[in-house]
Amino acid sequence: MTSLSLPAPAKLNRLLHITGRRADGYHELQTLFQLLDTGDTLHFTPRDDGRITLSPAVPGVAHADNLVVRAATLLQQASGCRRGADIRLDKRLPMGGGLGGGSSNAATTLLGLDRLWGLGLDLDDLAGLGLTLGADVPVFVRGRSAWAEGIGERLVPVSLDAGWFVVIHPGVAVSTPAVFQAPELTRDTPPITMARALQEGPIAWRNDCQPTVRALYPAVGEALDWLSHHAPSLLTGTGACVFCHLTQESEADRILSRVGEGWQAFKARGCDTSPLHRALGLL
Ligand SMILES: C[C@@](CO)(OP(=O)(O)O)[C@H](O)COP(=O)(O)OP(=O)(O)OC[C@H]1O[C@@H](n2ccc(N)nc2=O)[C@H](O)[C@@H]1O
Ligand SMILES: Nc1ncnc2c1ncn2[C@@H]1O[C@H](COP(=O)(O)OP(=O)(O)O)[C@@H](O)[C@H]1O
Repeated sequence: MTSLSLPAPAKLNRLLHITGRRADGYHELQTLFQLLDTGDTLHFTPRDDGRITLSPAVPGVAHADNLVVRAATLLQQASGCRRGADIRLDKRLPMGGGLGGGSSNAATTLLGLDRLWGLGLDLDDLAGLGLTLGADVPVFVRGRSAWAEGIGERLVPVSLDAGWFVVIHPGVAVSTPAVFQAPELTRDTPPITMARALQEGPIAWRNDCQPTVRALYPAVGEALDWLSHHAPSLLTGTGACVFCHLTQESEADRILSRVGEGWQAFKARGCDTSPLHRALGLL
């Protein structure tokens, strides 16, 4: 195989409950991951000398820290593969936005290089490797919108009402560790069943991080207030992005046309299966 171009889609957390805290400080979650048809694109070309190159560099992220490079190196180590790759990253997703861009880049790298190098690892192996890179990587490796528990690694595929989403980035960077360290964060939401969450539907869905992020980052609250005038809106992950769900693309276009300057906004379609897995013929 000479080269491969693959999507790295975004996700939204349509519900996020924090049900507890583990001994290692990580928080136990219940969340509904919604995959989107929009995201970054990665291009992989094999090398025989074992080197991993990445261009362009992601501003503010050192080469060795980039989740693309970490995923590629991890796959080399786990498989004993001596091949390398030149990787190009077309970045469209805002960083630290709660859209899982870095995690999705890592998952696309694991699946893309597994294919390019002819390793034949299965999704269980790759999801296990992915979890060591970040809590959000396994859902992108599995490639299905999903109900998730644990720190995001126990996944059950779900079919969500796809439709359209308007996503707004209010222009501030939210620190995930800072949100999880905030003393006032709700950490004791009683666990619910997946069946109950799905039965209650979007009207009941909320994000336990939202009050804390609103308090720490007023710009996020402003975006939520503005978008909520158009449709029920929520924070995704620990932010900074906020979103609303719409059935018609024309409604999304109408809202987008009113977004003021200073906010980055886009529309995307929800999907139950990842564009990555469709491109690889896996689902
Ligand atoms: C909470 C979510 C929901 O999707 O938020 P977003 O990052 O997408 O906004 C994710 O699970 C985040 O996953 P990810 O961004 O991969 O987090 P990691 O790099 O694993 O963790 C960053 C830091 O956040 C804290 N952390 C993260 C996840 C978790 N369940 N409990 C935590 O306490 C830990 O302090 C950890 O060191
Ligand atoms: N390839 C990458 N793309 C984006 N962020 C990356 C990447 N590699 C490492 N990172 C780091 O991961 C952090 C989280 O990024 P990202 O996954 O996009 O957001 P979030 O976790 O909020 O959904 C970034 O702030 C950045 O420091």
